Amino acid sequence: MAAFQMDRDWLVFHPSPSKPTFRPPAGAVDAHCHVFGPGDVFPYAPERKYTPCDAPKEKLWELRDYLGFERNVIVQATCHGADNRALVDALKASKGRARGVATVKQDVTDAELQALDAAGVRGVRFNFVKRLVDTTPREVLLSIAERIKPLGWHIVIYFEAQELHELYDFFTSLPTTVVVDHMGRPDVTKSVDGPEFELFVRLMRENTNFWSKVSCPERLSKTGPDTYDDVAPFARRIVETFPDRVLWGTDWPHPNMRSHMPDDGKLVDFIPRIAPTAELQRKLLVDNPMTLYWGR
Ligand SMILES: O=C(O)/C=C(\CC(=O)C(=O)O)C(=O)O
Repeated sequence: MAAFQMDRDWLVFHPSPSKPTFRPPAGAVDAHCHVFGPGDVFPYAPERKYTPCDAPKEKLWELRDYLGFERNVIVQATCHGADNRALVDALKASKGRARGVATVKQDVTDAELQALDAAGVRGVRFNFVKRLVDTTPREVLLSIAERIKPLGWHIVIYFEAQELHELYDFFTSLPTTVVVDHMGRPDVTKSVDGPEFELFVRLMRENTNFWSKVSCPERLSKTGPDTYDDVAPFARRIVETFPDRVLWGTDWPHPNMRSHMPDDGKLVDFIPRIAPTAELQRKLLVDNPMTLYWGR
């Protein structure tokens, strides 16, 4: 019997996504995706809040090739805690075609950070989503930030829009480039020009070290699946206003989706709706992620 059973209500990634009509430009990067396990080899963390289905690196490479991408940025998910072994294994197996974002604890050693860097890690993730993690004190996060700064790494932050007021000053005190997951998870039933999203736009406008992933329409949409009409104006506004500081990713294998499992081909077909010109598409999919993750 397998060492881990996925949660009973877990939705498994799409078994046969459609072939996208949109063809990503040469060298395109899927800059937000995960590998899970396999649990028998890389056990899930004892402190995890969910147990996923295995989503091993070989499946990720298959999807990358099928969708027309060349590279991946693999982001450590909370189900693996600060045990980055599955991530590092995937990075090493990728032959330079994947970079990583790790999770580390305060007691991480310099040698461990160096080893992560050598494997292709270029950032750490701080997660503020309460259903996913227990709270880490801010002084601990700041001490990690100071440790990773000399490596030239950045910090990826994941939070929900209603938390931004409270976290704003902490975020702007971070001493590195900061990448926001999924546009800070806006409530897309509110106006794209309303005060909530305006605060996020202000964060990006006034802090030029901030970048945003314009990913996850499937998580944010209330009208989905597949067309995600309600998310498009939010993502398009961010792409058009900050074309040099945006990234895009599939979020495969779509952990904790409850409403539906997205068709990854349809997610790729969403790209021209949020980045309507070839220039915006090239920045979003090639130039920006290459600068941030393959710049050295
Ligand atoms: O994959 C994502 O980006 C979103 C997640 C999972 C996650 O971030 C994690 O477990 O670390 C979510 O909203 O449940």
